[in-house]
Amino acid sequence: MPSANPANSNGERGERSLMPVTLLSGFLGSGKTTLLRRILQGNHGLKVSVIVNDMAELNIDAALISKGAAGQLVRRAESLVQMQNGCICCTLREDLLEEVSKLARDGRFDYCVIESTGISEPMQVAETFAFQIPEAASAETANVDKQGKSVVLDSGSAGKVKGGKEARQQEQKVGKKAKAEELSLEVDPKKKARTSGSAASTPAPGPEDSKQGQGNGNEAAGQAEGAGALACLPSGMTTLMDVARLDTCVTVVDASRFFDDLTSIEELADRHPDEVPEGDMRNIAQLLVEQVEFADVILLNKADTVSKAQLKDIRSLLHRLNPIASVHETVHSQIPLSEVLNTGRFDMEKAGQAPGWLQAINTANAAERTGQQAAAKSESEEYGVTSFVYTARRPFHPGRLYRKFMRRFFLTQVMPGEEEAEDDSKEGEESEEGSSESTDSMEPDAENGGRGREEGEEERSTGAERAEAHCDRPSDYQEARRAVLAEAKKELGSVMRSKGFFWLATQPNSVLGWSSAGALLQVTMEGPWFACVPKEEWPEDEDIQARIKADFCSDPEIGDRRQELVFIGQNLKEQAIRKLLDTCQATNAEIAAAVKGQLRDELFGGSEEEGSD
Ligand SMILES: Nc1nc2c(ncn2[C@@H]2O[C@H](COP(=O)(O)OP(=O)(O)OP(=O)(O)O)[C@@H](O)[C@H]2O)c(=O)[nH]1
Repeated sequence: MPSANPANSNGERGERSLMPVTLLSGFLGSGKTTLLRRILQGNHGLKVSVIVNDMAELNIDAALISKGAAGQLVRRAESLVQMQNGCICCTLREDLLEEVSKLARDGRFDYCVIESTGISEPMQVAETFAFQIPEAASAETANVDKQGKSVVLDSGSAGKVKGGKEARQQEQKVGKKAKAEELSLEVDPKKKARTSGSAASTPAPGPEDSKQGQGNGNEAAGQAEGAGALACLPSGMTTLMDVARLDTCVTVVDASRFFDDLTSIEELADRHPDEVPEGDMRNIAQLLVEQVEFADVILLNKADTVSKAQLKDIRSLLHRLNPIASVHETVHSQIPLSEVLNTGRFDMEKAGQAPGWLQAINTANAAERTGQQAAAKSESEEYGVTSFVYTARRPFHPGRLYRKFMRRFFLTQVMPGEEEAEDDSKEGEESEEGSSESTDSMEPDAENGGRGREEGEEERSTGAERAEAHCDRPSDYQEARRAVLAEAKKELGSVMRSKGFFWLATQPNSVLGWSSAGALLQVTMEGPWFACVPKEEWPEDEDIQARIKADFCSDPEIGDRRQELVFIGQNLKEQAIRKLLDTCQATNAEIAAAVKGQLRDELFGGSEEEGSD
């Protein structure tokens, strides 16, 4: 076991004095507590402090903690600090700001391990470490959400506490109205991943990106509201990184549940009604993918519960989802502790670049520019797990994209509510070419799919939605899921993950986000294309400007507008997917109709808001 506080790549701020931290993430029952027990009882010579959500579950007798590991257990319910004002989308872990800084300053511990609840996103923890809170900020303005129960620290602040998806929905509204300079903040590496992580791929930052409002002169407005959290940090300290460093993000994956979870259409709240905050509409599949994509180390645990062939399949997919992470097959989380403690593996910059979809885009773009051939067959390809990038410089026709492609998934749009299109017949009148194909064959066969949502929710499902009324029992869920997956598999292969952004004829100014995990596809309205942003409002950084320019094509009318979608999956029918998407491209007549506002938008409803071309 290496000594604590090794020098690593996290910066030059004298890490030796910083308390290293390992974060354990993973679904409920995946094996996190089992690993934690190993750490506490391990013979590694470190004094480890542990922050857990539920001490009872640890079920460990203090006497069993090895002498060398003698440490402290801290039970602390996860609580969120919701940033208000210019950075409302930031949600920090207030409990960690407080506990980690306390433990680090205490000085008695060599190491800290945080066991997150199964519904946590590791990225939130990393952001909590990185977040810079201005000293001058008042401690009066943060609201805190403790496990979804709103606790308003500031009696004068009327801001409603929102968590998870609800906060993200609000981001969408804000994002749409955000000014270009707000959208073009150069921020932490995660933002780079979303906006400029690709050396060649730089869609104008959307609301998700404004979430990362850290790291430059524009940050103060967004951060001032984190001041409530600052109250728990000592004077002069403005970030957790002053006293601690995130060393390793470990995600424990339950092999026996992996494919079921990845293809689940359940929301977290369906499975864990008591633990998920009200209004949190995240779903199982997306959280699983996020936990995998953000990890430095993945434990493919419960390896004893699946066959060798299944293990290889999962391992291959994990590798595609996150090529940077080290993956270990484990039984009862048995792993040399040096693989999870003091590894020095976490690096904010690298974490932002880790997702396989992002690497696929980078590789494809680099290959296109340099004319290089694709790399040799990787190990995962041998197990049928592949990825490819679809690109195009012509907008999609919303109706065709929806009917021909998106309805292979359970589709969710995140945007302010609007009327749902009802009459598909108009389509035929508008379309000059693509409409000649029979739409019948493109209807989802799984008509019992989809599920009802609460009235007034901004998120709406449209994929396979027609049988919502029949879908109120779990057995129907399973039936619906099976049917949709089977149909999609027949047409597309097993698309396990897809991600990127797209361009619709009816939304010429907006970067539209695309993210699927298993059977669920979510589309979001992000910020403007840079083609719509005056040059003087572009980020000042020359590297970023160069990347933006590289995304422009020779046609100034198009600018950086494009389709850029990564597909990751097993036995993918790449040619079929490409062909299907090609047929979704709008014809010249349809583009002209869209410009006149005569093309109905089944996806985002109506024409764009003010400022449209
Ligand atoms: N068969 C098998 N069972 C395992 C393995 N690892 C853990 N378990 C069992 O799975 C159950 C859940 O393990 P935990 O370590 O409590 O999982 P957790 O991730 O901490 O779960 P939460 O605390 O609920 O989030 C326990 O009964 C473990 O004994 C494994 O590799 N194989």
